[in-house]
Amino acid sequence: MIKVNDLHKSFSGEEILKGIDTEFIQGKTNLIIGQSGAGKTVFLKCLLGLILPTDGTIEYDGKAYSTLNKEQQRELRKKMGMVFQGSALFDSMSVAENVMFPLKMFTKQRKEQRMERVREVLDRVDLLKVDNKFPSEISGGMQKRVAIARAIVNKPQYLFCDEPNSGLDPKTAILIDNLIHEITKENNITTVINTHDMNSVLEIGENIVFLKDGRLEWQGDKSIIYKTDNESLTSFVYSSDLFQKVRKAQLQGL
Ligand SMILES: Nc1ncnc2c1ncn2[C@@H]1O[C@H](COP(=O)(O)OP(=O)(O)OP(=O)(O)O)[C@@H](O)[C@H]1O
Repeated sequence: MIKVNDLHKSFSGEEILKGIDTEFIQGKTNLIIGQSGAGKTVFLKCLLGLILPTDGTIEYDGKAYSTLNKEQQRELRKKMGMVFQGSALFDSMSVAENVMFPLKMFTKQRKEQRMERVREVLDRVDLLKVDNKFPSEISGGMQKRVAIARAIVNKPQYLFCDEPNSGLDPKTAILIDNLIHEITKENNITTVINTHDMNSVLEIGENIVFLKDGRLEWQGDKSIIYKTDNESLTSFVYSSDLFQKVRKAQLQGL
């Protein structure tokens, strides 16, 4: 679990995050949603320890990042996996080499051990057959699956995904969502996903954090998001026709 207490972040005196209190639950897909500029990426970067908050604390299973020394921060980072927007694979490395990269960086495992773990995760994301291919030789959906395999190869306790669906067709996007959801359950990971995708909200929104202008405006799961009368949230989600239809059907008990 990740607990966020009164989190503030300013850049050059401009406050972007304005006192966020929330929790991201272990074993669930936690989604951060909100309009462009609401502060989602800044929030995700704070959670990853890539930028330091101006004020407030972030606790990872009871340990506040700000109280950790450099070595403990490094240890914590080893427990984090990240799926970057656009996958961010190394073009000059094969699929298997991409997935092996964190093992080389963070572990002292022998080559055979690393190879075995790489094969295990590639099998999990159904990509064993393309292990020798390069990113340019596989589809965008496959590239995302490689990015997920790379993010989980080190058995992370926390998994962060920045717009994992961007650039994918709706069907592939749902497959990727479901894969992240399944992996979260199988490994009891605290997963936090920054997304614009309303389909993701409907599919895997187990704990949804809605940010507006750097503040937490609403929090709940997909089953109650339909019924909310929070105006900011409904005007945000109503931009999707599909979501409008689903909400209407839900409210009518269909
Ligand atoms: N390093 C920085 N220095 C100054 N301002 C920043 C920095 N990073 C982000 N901001 C500002 O913080 C605000 C929130 O940005 P952020 O990228 O978190 O929004 P977002 O909700 O992720 O938007 P989007 O959905 O478009 O990615 C923006 O006004 C942005 O210009």
